[in-house]
Amino acid sequence: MTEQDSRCGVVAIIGAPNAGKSTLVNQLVGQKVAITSAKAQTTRARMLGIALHGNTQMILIDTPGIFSPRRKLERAMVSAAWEGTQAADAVVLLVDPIKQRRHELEPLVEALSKRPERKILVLNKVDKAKKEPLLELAQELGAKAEFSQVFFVSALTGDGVPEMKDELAGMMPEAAWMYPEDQVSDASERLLAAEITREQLYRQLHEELPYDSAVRPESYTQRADGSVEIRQQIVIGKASQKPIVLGKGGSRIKAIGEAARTELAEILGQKVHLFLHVKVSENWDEDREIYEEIGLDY
Ligand SMILES: Nc1nc2c(ncn2[C@@H]2O[C@H](COP(=O)(O)OP(=O)(O)OP(=O)(O)O)[C@@H](O)[C@H]2O)c(=O)[nH]1
Repeated sequence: MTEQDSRCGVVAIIGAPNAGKSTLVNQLVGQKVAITSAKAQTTRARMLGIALHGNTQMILIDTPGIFSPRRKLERAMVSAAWEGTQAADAVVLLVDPIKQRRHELEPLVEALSKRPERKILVLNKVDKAKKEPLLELAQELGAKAEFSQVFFVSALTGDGVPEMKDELAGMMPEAAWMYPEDQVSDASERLLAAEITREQLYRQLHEELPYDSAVRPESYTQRADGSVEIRQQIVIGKASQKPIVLGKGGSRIKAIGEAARTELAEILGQKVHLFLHVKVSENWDEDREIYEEIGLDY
């Protein structure tokens, strides 16, 4: 496609943890690229999805949560999130109208109102939200920052998403595509693989899993027989947490690895050999190397 008849640009999606950013990115791309989980703050790395719409390519930046940073890890997430909006051709402010506390939203909308990028306001989870408070919230936020459009969507069911995608595509500048058509995600496969294991950790350990855990990609090797060998390290903060992750006779980690392997094989379309091991590393969230591996600036 030539530059004359194609469009290409960057869309930054910002919003509170659990607003539904990952779910929305998956809808826009049409394939699972970002990990959804009911637990807040799961998107640590900045995952990139690529959505296509006619002759338009949209590079989606799925930014980590940018609310009330307390620890170093959270502060790094905030700066990554704002950095993400700098090169954007459009900014989507995604709001969960049911759970979002308004006083937390105000500083963000204020910061946004000072930014030059074109913005759209997207109120998510309309499948669950009541209509009246929804309209009220849209009006209230619209008065605080200039949004070129407001959309009411359900990222879960896809309701309202095509209209929103249409509008976003129109906001992209005329330019040649940055990525080949078949490349739906720029997130490296090894990072995606680590995210999938981390999602299984959350799913299978629920409340037992401490927040200060991470999955580090160690190696990703294509084997001659067409399969892929993936090695990952599960990093935890305290030795006392190790038996929780391992389970009785190693049963828990085996189940986590099995579920992650099955999902990965499906996404990658090839046979996967997944090797997990647990490493105890106190204060890992102050460790520069781990930040770089999971895609954040230290
Ligand atoms: N009912 C309903 N639930 C939704 C909708 N969109 C997302 N969710 C749910 O909200 C939760 C959070 O969604 P995510 O997509 O993981 O949210 P996120 O904003 O990426 O969260 P972080 O990774 O913490 O930044 C998940 O349980 C989703 O299934 C929606 O439109 N309707």
